[in-house]
Amino acid sequence: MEEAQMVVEVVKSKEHGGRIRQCTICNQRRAALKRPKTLEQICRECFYGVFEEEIHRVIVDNQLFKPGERIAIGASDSTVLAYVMSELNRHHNYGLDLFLLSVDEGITGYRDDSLETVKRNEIQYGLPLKVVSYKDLYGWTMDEIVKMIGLKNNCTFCGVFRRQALDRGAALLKVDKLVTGHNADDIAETVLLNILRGDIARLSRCTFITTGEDGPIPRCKPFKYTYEKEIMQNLNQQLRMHTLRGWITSPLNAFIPWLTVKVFSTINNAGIYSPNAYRGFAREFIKDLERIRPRAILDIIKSGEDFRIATSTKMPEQGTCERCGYISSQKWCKACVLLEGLNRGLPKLGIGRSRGVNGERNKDVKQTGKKNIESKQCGTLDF
Ligand SMILES: Nc1ncnc2c1ncn2[C@@H]1O[C@H](COP(=O)(O)OP(=O)(O)OP(=O)(O)O)[C@@H](O)[C@H]1O
Repeated sequence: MEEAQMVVEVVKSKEHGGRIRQCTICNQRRAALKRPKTLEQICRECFYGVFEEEIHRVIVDNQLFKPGERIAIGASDSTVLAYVMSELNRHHNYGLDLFLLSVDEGITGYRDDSLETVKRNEIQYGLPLKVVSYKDLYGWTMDEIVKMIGLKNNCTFCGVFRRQALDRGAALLKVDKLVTGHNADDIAETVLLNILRGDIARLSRCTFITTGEDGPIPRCKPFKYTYEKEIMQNLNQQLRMHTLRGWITSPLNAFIPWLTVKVFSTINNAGIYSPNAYRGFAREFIKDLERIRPRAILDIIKSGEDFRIATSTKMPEQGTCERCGYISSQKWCKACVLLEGLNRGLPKLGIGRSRGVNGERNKDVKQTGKKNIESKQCGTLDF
């Protein structure tokens, strides 16, 4: 709840002996909020300007796109990524063909609400929408999976299936790249988790702004340096605009389902169905650090970026799944192993240390007694 209440601290208009604080950017309007990232006190107009401008700079500096490319936007609960991508594409003439791509995990009362939002975005931003569902791709909804496996471990299914579903949807759309709304908080959290778990392979790649360049469809994260609190502030503004335009009857109508998901996932520490305590601790720790030092999130990302793997460390070799052809460092990809378990009524197959199709228990511990660096799962540690 704190995130929702403290989106961006509103600056009291009269401070220090009744003087009105001016926006430190335009020096004309009254400051209305304090940027979580820099603590600058600025007006709303300048906030929306710098918010988009910073993302534009990240896109340009990292050469994320080329004119003429087809780009799928991974669209889940929040509309900010779709909005920012379509605005920047228009304002800065990126020349991109944008599409919305949504994965329906089959979670009653959650995804059906957010799919409504995505369908609204299709109309508002004039972007074609493709929805792919777990049911169609795998024959199982998350509701059905949870019924079989329970609440424990289901984040493994959700994360692995979603990742592959996004790739499959992107392939159906024949796009060149997929963008996701992973933000600075997500990345800092993942850096920390990978350090805590000693997952060198993932640690080395989790800060990349583009991943999967050697695979079928590269993924980019234009919000890599954007704070979650600022994304939420932007979402608030969009909902106000949508209400003014009559697209929704009240910001609350759209905000409440989204907030419910956020609160639910905060309680569950990672996702609506996922009691992933480890990620929750990392999240809380980062929030504490941010309170003391607002730049902490960016500093953790920087540490992850500067991390170098010793050349003597053995890294997993990427191949393809013998069953479905998806990228995999094992005989079968994780999704096929999990699916095999579900279909055989052995849902724990492929989870943790149970013996899987790939003989994972054997491979978990090498002859040296050291853990295989690819073997540990904790929700989504890859982007
Ligand atoms: N069901 C989905 N369909 C399409 N894209 C998804 C889906 N779930 C996640 N993504 C993509 O992955 C990104 C990060 O997902 P994550 O679950 O961490 O956050 P989220 O709370 O669902 O996302 P957001 O609040 O940005 O919408 C999302 O911003 C989105 O781009």
